[in-house]
Amino acid sequence: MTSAHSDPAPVTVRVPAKVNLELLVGPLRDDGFHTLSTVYQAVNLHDDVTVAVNDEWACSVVGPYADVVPTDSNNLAVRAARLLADETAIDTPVHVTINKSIPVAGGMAGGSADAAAALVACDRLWSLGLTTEELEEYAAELGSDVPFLIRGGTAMGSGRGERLAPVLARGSYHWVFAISDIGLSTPDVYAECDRLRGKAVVPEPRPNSELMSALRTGDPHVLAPQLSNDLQDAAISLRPELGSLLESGMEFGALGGVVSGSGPTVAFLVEDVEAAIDLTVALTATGAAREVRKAVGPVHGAHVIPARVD
Ligand SMILES: C[C@@](CO)(OP(=O)(O)O)[C@H](O)COP(=O)(O)OP(=O)(O)OC[C@H]1O[C@@H](n2ccc(N)nc2=O)[C@H](O)[C@@H]1O
Ligand SMILES: Nc1ncnc2c1ncn2[C@@H]1O[C@H](COP(=O)(O)OP(=O)(O)O)[C@@H](O)[C@H]1O
Repeated sequence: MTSAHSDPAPVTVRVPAKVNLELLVGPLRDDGFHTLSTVYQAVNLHDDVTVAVNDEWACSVVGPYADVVPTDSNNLAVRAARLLADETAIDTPVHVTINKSIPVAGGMAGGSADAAAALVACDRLWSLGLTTEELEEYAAELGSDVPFLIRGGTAMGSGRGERLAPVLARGSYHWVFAISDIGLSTPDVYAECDRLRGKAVVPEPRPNSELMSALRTGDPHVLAPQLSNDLQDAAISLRPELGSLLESGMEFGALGGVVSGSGPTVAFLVEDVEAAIDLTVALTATGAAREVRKAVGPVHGAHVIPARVD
């Protein structure tokens, strides 16, 4: 990597993973997407994405998931940076480095998160001064989940998931994520959902007002029964072991459990940090998940962090 003296300093953006508290899947649209009504929550499992001026476009991935993430132009963060360069007539290639700790193909939107981070990072590196709304518009071109990873917090998604509205959520929620070895492909899970529905007429999804009320209480006991995911049956159909993993988590004291997005990660809501530690230990001992991780939500969306001094 070469860098002239006058190049701007590299920019690092921290970006969270997400869990869908509710994922209502409506009819299949003509463009191949399903109408959704979803409530996203950002949780503190993070990737860090650094962009640095470089002679050519490049990408490196480090961290425990590095082996299973593409570093070519299929990488969503690279696609995001290149899209922003094209749209704003920037001719300054960057090297994108992803420090990846969000599980890959786990239904936690890790690729979308990296795309969101790359947009925020390149906006700063290239001094574009774009508004959050402008960045979210570019984000929607990259994937349905990407705008939410810019915004963070707790928000409702409609359309194909890209149209965001704020949700009033009080308090902090403690989560335990049970992560499986081999990921599930998002299109495959939507297709399985369609297959299971057969010829049934699917109504337009409507947000559940009880979930909205529950989020205003800040009480995980009230929120837990409202967690729902229309893709859960499809994920369990493709991975039957997810059904027993959900049962185990509930037997070990979770207040609620749900497949995260298209899976196969299973998200358990627990009472507090002690309960999160207990459930993490119990689920780890079963060996039913490759990895079990605690997290808290909601947290901020993609944001610039100070440069590391190594
Ligand atoms: C299921 C969800 C729930 O939040 O998340 P993940 O589990 O992937 O993280 C999302 O809908 C995933 O969003 P994202 O990962 O951005 O998907 P996209 O790139 O937009 O779409 C990938 C593919 O998923 C299917 N898709 C996606 C969104 C949608 N509303 N309907 C769909 O049918 C389509 O087959 C599409 O070609
Ligand atoms: N930066 C990235 N991080 C993770 N996966 C990526 C990235 N760029 C492209 N991908 C591809 O996207 C697929 C879906 O990954 P991910 O976004 O982690 O899952 P999900 O859609 O289940 O939330 C991966 O299998 C991988 O091939």
